[in-house]
Amino acid sequence: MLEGDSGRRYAESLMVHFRRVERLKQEAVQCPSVDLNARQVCDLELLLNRALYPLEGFMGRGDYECVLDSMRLEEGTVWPVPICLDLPEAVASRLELGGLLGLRDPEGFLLAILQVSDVWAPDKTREAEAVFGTSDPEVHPGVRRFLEQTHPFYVGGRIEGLHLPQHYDFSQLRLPPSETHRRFSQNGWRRVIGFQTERPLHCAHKEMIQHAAREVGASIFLQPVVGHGVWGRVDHFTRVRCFQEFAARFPRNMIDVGLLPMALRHAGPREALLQAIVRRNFGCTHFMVADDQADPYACQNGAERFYPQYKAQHLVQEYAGETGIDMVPLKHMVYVEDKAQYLPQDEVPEGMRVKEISSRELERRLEFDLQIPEWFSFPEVVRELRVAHPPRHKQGFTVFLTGLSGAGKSTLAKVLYVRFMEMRDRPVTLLDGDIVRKNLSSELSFTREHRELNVRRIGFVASEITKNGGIAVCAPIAPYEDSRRLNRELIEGYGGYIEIFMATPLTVCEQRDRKGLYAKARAGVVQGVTGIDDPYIPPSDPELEIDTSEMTPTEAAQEVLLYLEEQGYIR
Ligand SMILES: Nc1ncnc2c1ncn2[C@@H]1O[C@H](COP(=O)(O)OS(=O)(=O)O)[C@@H](OP(=O)(O)O)[C@H]1O
Ligand SMILES: Nc1ncnc2c1ncn2[C@@H]1O[C@H](COP(=O)(O)OP(=O)(O)O)[C@@H](O)[C@H]1O
Repeated sequence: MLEGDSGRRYAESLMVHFRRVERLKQEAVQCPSVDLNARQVCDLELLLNRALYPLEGFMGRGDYECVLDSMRLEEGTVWPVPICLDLPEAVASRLELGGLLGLRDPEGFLLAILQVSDVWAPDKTREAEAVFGTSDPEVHPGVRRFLEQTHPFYVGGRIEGLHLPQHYDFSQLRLPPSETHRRFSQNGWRRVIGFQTERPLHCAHKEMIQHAAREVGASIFLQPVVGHGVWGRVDHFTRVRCFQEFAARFPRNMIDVGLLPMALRHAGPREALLQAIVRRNFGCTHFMVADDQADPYACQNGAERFYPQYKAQHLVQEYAGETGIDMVPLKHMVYVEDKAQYLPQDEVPEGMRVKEISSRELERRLEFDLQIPEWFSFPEVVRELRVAHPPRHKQGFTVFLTGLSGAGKSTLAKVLYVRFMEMRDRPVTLLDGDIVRKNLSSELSFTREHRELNVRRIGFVASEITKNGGIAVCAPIAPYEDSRRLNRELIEGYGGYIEIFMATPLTVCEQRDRKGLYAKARAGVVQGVTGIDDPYIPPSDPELEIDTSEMTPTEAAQEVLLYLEEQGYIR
């Protein structure tokens, strides 16, 4: 670490001098390179700007093993979470120890050069057990993402930075550690308390943060995470605008806001400790920690947490002497109606009435255009949320019909299309299985891989339509749960997603046999027909289930419309 201008200590970035940039660029021509994904770019940026000090590159195998076993780097420094670069076998097999690897952004722009010190195939189950406390993807969504989305090989080595990742959004809030150190010193902030958040903040948070800051006599560095893995329905731009409005509610010179491009893992206590170390590197002296910090279920009201309550706080506290940053516990605040003020939950006088609005209830009020009281949030924050989160009847949505050939998908989709067009309030697009197969997916066959790809393509188009406030009516067979789940996850981020299982039995579909497909399958002329010699996995939790054996298309459409009306999507 280097000495800053007023006694604060910070490390110099890993960016090289511009003359060396040219040399490295020339060397990169000869060496293999890899286009990083969004998660990896986040890690790289924090390595380059030294938010992950003392790391000087992606971890090698020695550090990796030590971190898993004892939460320390080989040389002894406390470090809770591996920071490794994962690669597919095709790239890993081309690397030589001591050789160079170019690290590019997703568009191929060269950001850094890594000198390869280690390449290995990690035991991901062991890593998940050590870092997350489980390797079961069913009980921990962070583990699921880790197991599904990390490549099988790791490469470690020191890095030299040529260019920092480009951010065109909110550039005035992109503060690297060198800049926060400078600002804190300039403002005369001896004590700075860091606060990490992913979600928009309201009145209770202001009270909570102010309460914590007062306890230690510190100024506040509000550092929302805007990197990879942020969950929730509020889009990036709205969230940041909400944070700006929120910060404007504090006394001047008491708060500063900076965005942190960090890849979230939701690894509970270990991740909380990493967050604390990062804040130390930004110049904070204290860090606020919730009793469920970095828990994968932390933001879900009512959901049971994965990690034991307070474990994150205890771990950050336990290592405070070594990390050099103190833990300040966050107190849950509630609005005490009889006093017209917020109090920590455990300090509410007996018998007093308290009020709270859960995040699910807030979402419901936004969805249905209902009142949000001023004791709960600031009008400026609510205004931002309402712009981004129009009531359901103004949102886009996708109706996704899935079922066997002949189940009635296309017919129902056509009736719905007409009904929505008659309403004339949103643009409507019909993505029928046959039409998509002719245009978007003309080169695809009916293998599992191609069917999944076809369904994902439909999901992507539907998500764009939904994002822009339109109605997408999709009608593919979509026989597999995986692609349907991924579509749901994607589209629910933008608006409504209504999955309708067309549960018409095979016998009825076969009798209808509009296209003669079943006859051909039975005669052995065509192979791999869904329902005959190819699987159809029924949805496990569809919004609606419709069996068209004993109802007309108009009646089926009416069922869907009644559901949409009840849910507030149409009126
Ligand atoms: N082997 C096989 N299995 C199933 N279906 C077949 C097959 N070969 C051709 N067809 C015709 O293609 C239509 C289904 O295409 P989809 O794109 O909806 O299928 S999938 O979602 O990709 O599984 C489907 O149309 P619908 O009857 O409208 O469902 C079939 O007529
Ligand atoms: N309630 C209903 N909804 C949809 N289709 C029905 C219904 N009742 C009978 N049908 C008939 O069933 C057939 C379904 O064919 P289609 O809509 O092309 O199915 P898919 O798109 O699922 O292959 C059509 O001939 C349609 O007229």
